[in-house]
Amino acid sequence: MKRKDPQWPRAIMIFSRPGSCSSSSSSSLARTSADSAAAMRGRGGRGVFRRVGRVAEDEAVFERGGGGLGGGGSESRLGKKSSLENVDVTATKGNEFEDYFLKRELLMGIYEKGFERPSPIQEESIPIALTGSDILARAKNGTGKTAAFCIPALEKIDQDKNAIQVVILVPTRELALQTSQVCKELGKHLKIQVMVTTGGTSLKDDIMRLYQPVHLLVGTPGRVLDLTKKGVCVLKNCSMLVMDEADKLLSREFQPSIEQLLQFLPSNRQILLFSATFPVTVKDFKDRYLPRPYIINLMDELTLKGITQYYAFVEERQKVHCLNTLFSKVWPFTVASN
Ligand SMILES: Nc1ncnc2c1ncn2[C@@H]1O[C@H](COP(=O)(O)OP(=O)(O)OP(=O)(O)O)[C@@H](O)[C@H]1O
Repeated sequence: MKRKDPQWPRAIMIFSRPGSCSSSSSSSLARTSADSAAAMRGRGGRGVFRRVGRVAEDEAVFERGGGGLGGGGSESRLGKKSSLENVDVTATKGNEFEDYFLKRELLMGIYEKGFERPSPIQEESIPIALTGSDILARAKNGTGKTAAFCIPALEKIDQDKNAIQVVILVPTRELALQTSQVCKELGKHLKIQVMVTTGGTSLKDDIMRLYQPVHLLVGTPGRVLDLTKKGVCVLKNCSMLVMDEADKLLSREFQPSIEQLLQFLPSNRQILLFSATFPVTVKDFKDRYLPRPYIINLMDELTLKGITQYYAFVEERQKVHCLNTLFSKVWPFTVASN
């Protein structure tokens, strides 16, 4: 589904990799997955998309389809392709947040955040997560994954019970802060206590904080495990474990901590696994810990529709020259340089 529109491309990435340079940067320019950009802004929300997308090097087996809510990608559900080309966020089934019988306070938070209707990934995940099933979800970055797991997490927490009931694991401190912020905003009218804990910050402060009520813990695997092993973070009442950016969480760096952490959770815990890519490590983890997950796959390509990506492999020192050449030849576009 490549656009022929002469206005494209919209995004260019320049990678430098040892041993993969080419003598001519322009001739090494290649096209990656295609299509469109933009936003849920157009559908009423105040969504601002942060990332253009990622190039997966080790994309692996993902069994498409799955459970019964429509299974296929957004295009197949649309039947006819939207002329707006941003079906990643607009191709909904027409559900409303009210359809999920959420707490009134949670609905207020959702609407105050500017979300009018659930995005496709939210439509697929929220009702299933509310039933208690494990989920393995694949959707592009910027399509509303965060709210897709925060909303059911907030809904399921009993705020009168002083216990950690949900843990959201993420690979970085930045993402932990962003995610906890989303939880706090959506749960603004609830009395749910959200705590962030990540490596590189004071362990003592986190220990002190855990003496206060915490219902929802967002953190990086190593630190959460550390606190759990010390006995200050008690996970015996944690009935939901969310893993965002699961592809990164299941890298060699984090996987051992996650597997140890799972031992501290009750056996009937629910696992929600979200990722834009599904390398073999994710499949292995799924086979071992999520025997019969509900599978949601809303993507064939990594890039949001509307964005055309090109990439060029150049040596580090060629980057600026390459960028300069591209600036003078291609218009209009955005440049991301790694
Ligand atoms: N239902 C909705 N209606 C309008 N805007 C929304 C909705 N859901 C999410 N958004 C907004 O869309 C933007 C992207 O959402 P979000 O960051 O959750 O996507 P994501 O898939 O988690 O992306 P990433 O993986 O890059 O973090 C955010 O600004 C968010 O506030």
